Amino acid sequence: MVDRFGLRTSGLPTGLAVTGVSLDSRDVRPGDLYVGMPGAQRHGAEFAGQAAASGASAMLTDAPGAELAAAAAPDLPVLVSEAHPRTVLGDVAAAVYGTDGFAARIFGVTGTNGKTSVVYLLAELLRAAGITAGLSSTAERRIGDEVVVSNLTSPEASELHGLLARMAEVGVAGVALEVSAQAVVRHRLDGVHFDVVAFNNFSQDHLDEFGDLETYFAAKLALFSPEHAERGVVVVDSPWGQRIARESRIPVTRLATEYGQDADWHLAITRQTLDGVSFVLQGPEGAHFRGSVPVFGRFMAENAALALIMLHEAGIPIEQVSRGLDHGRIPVFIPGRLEQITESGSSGPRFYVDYGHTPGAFAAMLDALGEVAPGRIIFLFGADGDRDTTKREEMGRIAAAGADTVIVCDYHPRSEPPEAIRAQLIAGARSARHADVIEEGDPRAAVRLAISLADPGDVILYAGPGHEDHQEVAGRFIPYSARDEVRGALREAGLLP
Ligand SMILES: CC(=O)N[C@H]1[C@@H](OP(=O)(O)OP(=O)(O)OC[C@H]2O[C@@H](n3ccc(=O)[nH]c3=O)[C@H](O)[C@@H]2O)O[C@H](CO)[C@@H](O)[C@@H]1O[C@H](C)C(=O)N[C@@H](C)C(=O)N[C@H](CCC(=O)O)C(=O)O
Ligand SMILES: Nc1ncnc2c1ncn2[C@@H]1O[C@H](COP(=O)(O)OP(=O)(O)OP(=O)(O)O)[C@@H](O)[C@H]1O
Repeated sequence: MVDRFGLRTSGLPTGLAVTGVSLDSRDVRPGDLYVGMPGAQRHGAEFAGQAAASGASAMLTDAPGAELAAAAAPDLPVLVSEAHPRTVLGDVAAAVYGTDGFAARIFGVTGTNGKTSVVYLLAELLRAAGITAGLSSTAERRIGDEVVVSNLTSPEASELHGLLARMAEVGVAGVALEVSAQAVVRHRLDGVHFDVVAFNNFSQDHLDEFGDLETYFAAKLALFSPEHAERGVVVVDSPWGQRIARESRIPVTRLATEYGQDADWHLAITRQTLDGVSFVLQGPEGAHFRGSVPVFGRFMAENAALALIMLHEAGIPIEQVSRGLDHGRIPVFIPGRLEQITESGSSGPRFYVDYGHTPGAFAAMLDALGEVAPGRIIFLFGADGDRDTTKREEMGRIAAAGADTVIVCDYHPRSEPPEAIRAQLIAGARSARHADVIEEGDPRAAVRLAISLADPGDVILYAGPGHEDHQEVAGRFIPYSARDEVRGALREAGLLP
């Protein structure tokens, strides 16, 4: 490994065995290679002593890290990378876990909104095609039927290769991975070669991290290169998608949902209700799919079409997928994404919990609801503290333009004063002059308020918390599950058994 990855060593015993790779001293298991990574807050090598005490067999770090380790854990063998350790971590982890020989088809999904949804649809379609699936998303990771909790959207390379190794053990033959822009620029995908990558849409997010849209976009575009992937699928409805198709360095196939748009595949919506969307997808050489997804919104049909084309491009024909489905119905459940908490047949209002937290997601959901909601739309939301602050007014404006009533509550204020975040959302909402705008900081009270305002036929949409199980307030993680809270409040109101 030392020669292969151009590392320097100090005190490396011959025949050293490494059985795993860990980036966090608190997670080290006996036999692991601990990676002492320079971070934004600390240098990981400061924790070499803890890693050694937990049984690390060696540490990989940079030159300053080697000096720190000499003081913290003088007996721990050290491998030194001249470049940032991130640049070798993926390939090192692939070698340690043996994932460089993993024969599964690997799919990667990037874009601003809908990545998790496409990943779940891919896994469902792989199952329909008779292929054991694994997935990694913001909501959770799945190794066949086993569910693992997610922290990051795209795991660090050490965790990713560990995950792939476990997938290989249980016979996973198709893997769907959500790819964040942060993962691309931080080398979290290194050592993985995608069979097919996809781009669905692009809009404002993460400007706290990337500074401007162009830099954020460049991170997404970088996935469409031979270093990362064989081929790509791109939704070309927007100028951003058209740019990916033009500037991609790998062959791409194009999907359009707009009538008359130049593309290889075309999607047409045939029916929409609150219970789902039906569609027809047509591609080259007579490729054809007619089916439905049990979640409302044109964009869900688009997500499903993208997943179908990705499989098709990987040599899993649409006919093979269709054979495993009942009349084209894709029975997908996406945790915390437009998840209905009420029961479909009931006569009261409907309540949905969602993870959308960008202006683009708000617009897509509210446009979709506007087409299918029988009654009024009550929209409940907040915004992240310590993250892209420039999107807040736009979120408020879009919410109030698309809903009849908006209730602004707290999400993850983090270190910011919650009332200041709310004030920005409310300023945006008031500028739209369409909806009634109500401020109720406490999310538990806001949920109950929304239910009290709703009549049968109305739809309440609570955007932000999705599948999450906590609120982050001033450095503390406070247990809070919106799904459980809503369930409890609906029971109190006699709207759920
Ligand atoms: C900005 C960012 O990406 N930060 C990541 C970075 O943190 P950092 O540089 O601050 O790390 P640090 O605290 O200085 O620690 C340095 C090193 O010491 C290690 N350490 C630290 C303390 C200790 O006791 N022991 C120990 O070993 C840490 O594991 C780390 O390797 O390295 C950490 C370890 O891998 C990551 O967990 C952390 O992600 C944080 C949690 C994060 O929020 N990342 C976000 C921005 C992110 O990546 N988001 C994307 C997209 C989400 C979306 O689409 O909405 C994602 O893919 O999740
Ligand atoms: N194709 C789409 N276009 C626009 N909005 C979408 C699309 N698909 C889903 N959404 C909206 O965005 C919300 C978040 O979806 P999802 O979690 O799948 O996105 P994501 O890209 O994984 O987000 P994140 O990166 O924050 O995890 C959905 O619940 C829905 O409101």
